[in-house]
Amino acid sequence: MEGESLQHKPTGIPKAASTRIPQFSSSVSGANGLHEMTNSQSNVRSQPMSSISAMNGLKRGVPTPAIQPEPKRKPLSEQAGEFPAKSTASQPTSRNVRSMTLKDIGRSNHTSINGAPGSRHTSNSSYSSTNGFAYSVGPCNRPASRQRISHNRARSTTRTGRPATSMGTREEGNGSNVSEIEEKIGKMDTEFQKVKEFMTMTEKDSAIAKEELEMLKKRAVSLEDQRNNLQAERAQLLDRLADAERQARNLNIDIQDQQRRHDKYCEELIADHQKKITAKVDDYEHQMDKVAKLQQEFEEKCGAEAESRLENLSHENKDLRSALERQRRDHEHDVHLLHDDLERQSRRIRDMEEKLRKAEEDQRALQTDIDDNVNTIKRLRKRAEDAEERLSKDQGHLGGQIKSLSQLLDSSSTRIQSLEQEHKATQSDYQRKIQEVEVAAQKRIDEETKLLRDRLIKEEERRHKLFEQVQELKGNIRVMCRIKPPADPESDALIRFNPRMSELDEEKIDGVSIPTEREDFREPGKMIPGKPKEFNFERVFDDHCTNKDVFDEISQLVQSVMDGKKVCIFCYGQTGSGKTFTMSRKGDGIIPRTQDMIFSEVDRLKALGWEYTVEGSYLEVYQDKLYDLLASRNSKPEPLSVDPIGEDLNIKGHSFILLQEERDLDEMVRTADNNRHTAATAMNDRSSRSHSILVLKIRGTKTNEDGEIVKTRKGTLNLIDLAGSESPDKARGDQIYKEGVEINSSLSYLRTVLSSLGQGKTEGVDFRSYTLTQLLRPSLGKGCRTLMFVMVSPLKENENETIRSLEFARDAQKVKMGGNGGAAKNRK
Ligand SMILES: Nc1ncnc2c1ncn2[C@@H]1O[C@H](COP(=O)(O)OP(=O)(O)OP(=O)(O)O)[C@@H](O)[C@H]1O
Repeated sequence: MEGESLQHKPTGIPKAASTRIPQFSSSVSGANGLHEMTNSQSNVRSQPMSSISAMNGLKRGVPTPAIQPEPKRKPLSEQAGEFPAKSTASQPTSRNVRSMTLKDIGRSNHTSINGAPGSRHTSNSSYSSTNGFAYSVGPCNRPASRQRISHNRARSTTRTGRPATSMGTREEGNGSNVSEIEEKIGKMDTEFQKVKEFMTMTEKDSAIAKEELEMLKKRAVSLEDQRNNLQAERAQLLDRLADAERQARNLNIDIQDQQRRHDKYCEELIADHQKKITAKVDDYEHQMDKVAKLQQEFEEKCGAEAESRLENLSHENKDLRSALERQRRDHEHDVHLLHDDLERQSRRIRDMEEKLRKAEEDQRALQTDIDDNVNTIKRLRKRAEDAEERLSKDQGHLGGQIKSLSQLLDSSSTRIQSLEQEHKATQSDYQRKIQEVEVAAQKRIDEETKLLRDRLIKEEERRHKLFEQVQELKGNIRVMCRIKPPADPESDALIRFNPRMSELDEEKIDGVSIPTEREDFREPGKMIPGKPKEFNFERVFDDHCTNKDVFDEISQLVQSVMDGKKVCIFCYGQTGSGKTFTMSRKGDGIIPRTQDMIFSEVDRLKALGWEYTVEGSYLEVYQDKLYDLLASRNSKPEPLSVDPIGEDLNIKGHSFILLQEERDLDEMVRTADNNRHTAATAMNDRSSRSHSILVLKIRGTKTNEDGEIVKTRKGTLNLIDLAGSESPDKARGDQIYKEGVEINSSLSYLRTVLSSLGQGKTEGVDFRSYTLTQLLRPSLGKGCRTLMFVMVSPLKENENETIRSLEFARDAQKVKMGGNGGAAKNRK
């Protein structure tokens, strides 16, 4: 036994205990594999053989080793260093263990846990043969437990001297075995937790490794791209280099060619010139010879003939010389030109040489670039290869993990798909339900809308009736007064209007009194207070009131036009008293406000099943003649005539304009204003001496669900700005006087007509005497509503005219029917 134990030298290094990774021994052989030695055993063995013999002797009855002085123990680390290399190689040391990667450890654990043949199996068999704990499964610190078991065994051997059998061990520790097992289970649990943690870490590592793999793949792709780009660049550079070389070669050949040609040309030229010069010189010499001969002959003959010939010859000679001189100069010039040419050619050659040099430099630079690029490509290729290598390594490492992760991913995808399908099904179910709810809600809304609409229609009808009653109570001819504010209240002398507050509404004025004076008959020239003149109307607008206040008061009349009534609103008063200001667009008066109201009413009533059409015309009565204010004023306008028959206003040869929206009406009013203004300028403020009438015909039809017309309404609204009512003044000229008389007549006839109507006459009232009344006939008949605004000036200087206007208004009001308030008070 001891011999065997000695063969299995323990490492002496606590194995698994030194690392957090569970370790399993792979070098335990058979049942004896558990015979690792305790420190004391080891110490015993490290003694010399004599000591061993002594120990052997102990078995034979020698005193117990306890009385033997124990040699001093070496520290474990030292002991570890003493073990033979074979032993440490067969079992991983803690250093070896640390140098393993986590993945490797994981793999080894994984294999062990799965019960693959290997270390675990061996361990298990070892355990089963020693302490019967064969069913131990899962990760656990087996070497530790094994150490402990060995230790127990060794201790029991030492203490009792009993042979160490497995049975013996079980018998000895029956009680402690349970706790030991529990302890083991506890440790196993701990180890299991550790392995679990380790698995979690491995999963994280796997995710990181996957990411790294992706990155490396991307990097490899980009490196590949770079390599391709560089290769393409290199190919381009090589092409360019080849081109440059070709060019340089061609240039060289060109230069050499040119040089050769030039040299030849120069040589030829020089030879040619040389030849010519030689010929000339020869010729010259020949001539000279001839001259000499002739000289000689002359001398010989000495005759006059000879003299003259000599002279001729000398002339010829001179000519020849000068010709020769010219030729020489020409030749010199040619030579000079040739030199220049030569110079130029040399310069060109130098340029070409320079270019060639540069081309060579470029070539060198290109070559350097190419070399650099080749090096870069090599470097990159190397890096790419390294990266590929790393990648393939990593791929190898990560393959397994990726596979399991892919499986997980697949199962997750399947789950997601099924969840999506569930979600879709739920969604369509929801949508169906929502649609059902929507349909039901819409149905209810439709029903309630119909109910509300019916109620609204009934309410509208009630309102219509009540409104009619109120209007009837107010009377058919109503009069309101407006006092214009003074332009300069500080310095203007003003009429003292004493207001009378309404009994029905204390914030409103419904009457004014104007103090009067009369001469004291006892003392002529002395003025004493007379009886104040009192005027009561439906409403008096003082100088603080605005056009809005005015319209608020009369808007119900406009409303009754929508209800099918014929309404006539006119402004009466002296020139400058504020008629146009109250009525027109300029002061944001009744006309623009009426426009707004009519078209918003058209929209409102549309919702109650009414369809309205609005037609309009803008007319002017000047000198008792009717004109269309919308007709162009470029040529003299033709007067129109009113058709005296029929309930509606019809003007011969004139048609009303269909106004589809408020903008059309606004446009029409603008045109009329412009035309009136043009006429006023051309004809000395004609606007003050003409009546302008805006006529709006408003037709409403109501249809039932079958499209049949069940109700119709025909309303007409006349908005009239009358001419100034002051007494004709002869001093202002014949024309103005004539116009004044005409205006007065038409206004007083209007009063007569109003008076007749007020007395309840419906027949026999003559409207035809004046164009104004003829025009207003359809709006002044039975059931029509008329509102007269009397505009007055606040200035003392206009007091008489103001009082006259107020009296006219009072008279008009006196004849009103069915009214109350003002008329009754005036009668008192
Ligand atoms: N309530 C008012 N507030 C402020 N200014 C007013 C008022 N009424 C009239 N005016 C001003 O008085 C001047 C004369 O008014 P407007 O032209 O309306 O008189 P009119 O009676 O129409 O005269 P005509 O008979 O000549 O047409 C205008 O400059 C106008 O702006």
